[in-house]
Amino acid sequence: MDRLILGLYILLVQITPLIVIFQTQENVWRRSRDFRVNAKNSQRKWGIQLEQEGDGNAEYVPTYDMPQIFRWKGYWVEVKRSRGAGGRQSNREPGGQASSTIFISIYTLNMKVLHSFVEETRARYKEVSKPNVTVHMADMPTYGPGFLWSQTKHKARRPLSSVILDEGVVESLVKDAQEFINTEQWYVEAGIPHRRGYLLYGPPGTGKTSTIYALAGELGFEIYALSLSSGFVDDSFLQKAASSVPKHSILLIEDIDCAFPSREETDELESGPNQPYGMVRPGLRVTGQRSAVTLSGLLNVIDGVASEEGKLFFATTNYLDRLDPALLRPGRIDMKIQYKFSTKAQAAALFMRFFARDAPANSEKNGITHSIAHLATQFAAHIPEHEFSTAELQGFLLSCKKDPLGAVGCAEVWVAAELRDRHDQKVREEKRKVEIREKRQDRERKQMEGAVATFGGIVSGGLGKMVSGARVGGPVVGMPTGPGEPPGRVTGRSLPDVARTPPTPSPAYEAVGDNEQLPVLPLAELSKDLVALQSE
Ligand SMILES: Nc1ncnc2c1ncn2[C@@H]1O[C@H](COP(=O)(O)OP(=O)(O)OP(=O)(O)O)[C@@H](O)[C@H]1O
Repeated sequence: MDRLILGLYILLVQITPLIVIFQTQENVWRRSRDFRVNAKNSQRKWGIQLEQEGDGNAEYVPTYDMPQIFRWKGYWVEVKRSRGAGGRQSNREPGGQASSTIFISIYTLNMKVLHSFVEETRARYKEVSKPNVTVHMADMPTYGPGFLWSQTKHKARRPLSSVILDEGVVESLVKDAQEFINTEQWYVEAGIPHRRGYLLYGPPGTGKTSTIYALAGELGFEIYALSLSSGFVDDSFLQKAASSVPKHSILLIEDIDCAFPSREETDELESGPNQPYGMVRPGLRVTGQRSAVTLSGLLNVIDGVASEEGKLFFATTNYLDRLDPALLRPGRIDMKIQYKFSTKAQAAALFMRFFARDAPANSEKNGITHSIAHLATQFAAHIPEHEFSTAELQGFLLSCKKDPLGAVGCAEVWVAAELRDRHDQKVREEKRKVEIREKRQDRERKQMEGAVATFGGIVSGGLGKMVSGARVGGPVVGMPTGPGEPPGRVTGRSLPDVARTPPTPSPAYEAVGDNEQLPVLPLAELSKDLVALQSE
């Protein structure tokens, strides 16, 4: 009998979960005789669960290298899991488990049997995954084929209706994406690269990521997400990660602005890692590092991703104006969606989402009956337009999730307290900015003085007439430096003298106001003077 052996080395990332789910459904693990016992890992959805006493903190997982043999449609199938892939023992597979290669052997002369086995495992995997959205994340610096996406999470699929945006926004996005997917042939025939890029921008907590997750659930796509604010993501990592994303998936690049830090951010990072009041502001990297991804690296990846068929590219940012226009041109970003702080209508819709589901249609207190819809309107009346993110409102509603009347009753006080907090924070923020600016100016002034002192030293050494520490703009420009000193003579004062006596400002310095930038030293002028003096 022939034995077909397929080493699924290359397809490891995609296919391991398929086989594992298949084996779990077929109860193959139950027939295992060799186990590893681990402390329970909540991410693992397989292994043997013992229905007996104990706290369930141990899991029994079939060992590596011991074949699992079972019958499938009359064929004997042997599945063997080997630790590591191609000798890379240290890599991790999706879900944070140690990586492994799965070998499948089917005892048959017919290759199609193997194919239909793989297809069946795939179909079962899809079925099992339906209620979830699979999100692969590159949040660790791992390299090698298939291992860039170091974590896989299965998030409960989110209905589109649970994302509360202005009317028609979600619908138009879904329609656009679906049309794109269904018109691949049209793109090919028209000679246009089959590509679609979306940019979702706006303040934090307004629903950008939620929209992408909901869309992925609707399309049945998996998400491959990475953030440019991760310190280890550089051009090469980004390129490899993006090109390993399979067709019919979403590549999501979060915080895309992080490749282009603002001047203010640079100042903050230069002024030290301490954030006052223990706060970390969104969009700032606490590592104090600038993203290692360059604009050209990013553009190459977007163009590359786009040219590979059937993938959707999504980018999110809190700061649209930091992005380079090259990034935003059509063909790279085809659709931009702005997210804003919540409107009253959104606040009311969120209230309904919280309370209309499991609360009775009416909520009774003090003998007064209120319809939930009416309460939602009352709640929204307390919420100022475009002040709070939906996430903030959600946070407040969570604090009274079983009490719609309480939510309405406390909303006004909550809003007032939040606005007061914000005002205080703004004042502190302004103060901090002033301090940062002053520090920078101080630093620049010191640098300038240092440069001037050094130059003065060099000058004096060259002439043999000036002592170290003589100041440009004082004695050198030919002004009388003391009683009895004729103008046009270079005199030197010792450093302590200089320290005690402020230098006489030259006209160049006098022209500079306190807050203005110091001028570039008139070096050309100065050297002319010096040459003239030397030849005297
Ligand atoms: N428009 C919205 N509709 C429904 N829920 C929302 C909305 N906006 C935010 N939320 C809720 O707030 C939380 C954060 O939302 P989400 O991560 O989508 O925001 P974001 O805009 O992507 O934020 P960030 O820019 O910080 O990544 C989620 O729990 C989500 O359910």
